[in-house]
Amino acid sequence: MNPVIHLNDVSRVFPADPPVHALSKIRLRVEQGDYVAIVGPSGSGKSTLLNTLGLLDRPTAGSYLLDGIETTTLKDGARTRLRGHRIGFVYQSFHLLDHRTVAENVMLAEMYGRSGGAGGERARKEPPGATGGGYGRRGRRRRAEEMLEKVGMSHRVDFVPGRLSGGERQRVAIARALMGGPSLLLCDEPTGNLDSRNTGAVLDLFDGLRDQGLTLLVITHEDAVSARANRRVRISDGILTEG
Ligand SMILES: Nc1ncnc2c1ncn2[C@@H]1O[C@H](COP(=O)(O)OP(=O)(O)OP(=O)(O)O)[C@@H](O)[C@H]1O
Repeated sequence: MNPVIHLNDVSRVFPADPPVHALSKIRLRVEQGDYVAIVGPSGSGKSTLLNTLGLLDRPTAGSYLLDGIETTTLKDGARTRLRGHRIGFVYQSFHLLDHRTVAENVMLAEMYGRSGGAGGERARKEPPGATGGGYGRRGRRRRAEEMLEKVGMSHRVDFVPGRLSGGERQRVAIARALMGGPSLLLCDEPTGNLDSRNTGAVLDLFDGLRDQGLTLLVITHEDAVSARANRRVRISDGILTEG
């Protein structure tokens, strides 16, 4: 079976004077069901790596195979479709719409390229339905309810986010990220706004998703989060090391 992620000598240089080598010849293989914690100091390249893996940014050199598909040579439309079908995003600050119910927020995943919300500038600018959602409104509602059940939020479908705890909001954001049926969940400090009890609930949920075959990559500076991962990679000045 193909690895979910296969990076071979991936580099990302931002044009500046002098140029910024945000990622330098990264090699990484991630198998289905892996839970990889990404740690590293501020400015070390973690977000650049996550944006690259999420097809929100392109490497300047190297190869990135996602589920066996070479992504670096794909046109924008094909990358958007691939992202919509295979990748979910979870962020520290939930990105839920205050005036929409929980169910509506989850249903809105498709409006954001089925990528789980505000997945970067390019994802946000895509027109609704750009990824060929394929569900009617009733179907989307049913699917949203299924995803909310998965994350233990069935009892809150008609609440607005303002009435939920932080941990509940993050579980709703995770349900939204699952709408497109991704194989890979990319998370940027997913427990950064949560207390230890809510952090535990989100980590239990991650364990359950992993048991169902989902692959998780999580940027975190919290030991409680990286301790639950089966692999830990560290980035320092754009260079990745494992262990
Ligand atoms: N668009 C850009 N143009 C130029 N330099 C950039 C750009 N984006 C990021 N960088 C630089 O690339 C390096 C890596 O940035 P990145 O955001 O990936 O770090 P990070 O590890 O996620 O940091 P933090 O933990 O503070 O969020 C930094 O030195 C940053 O200043």
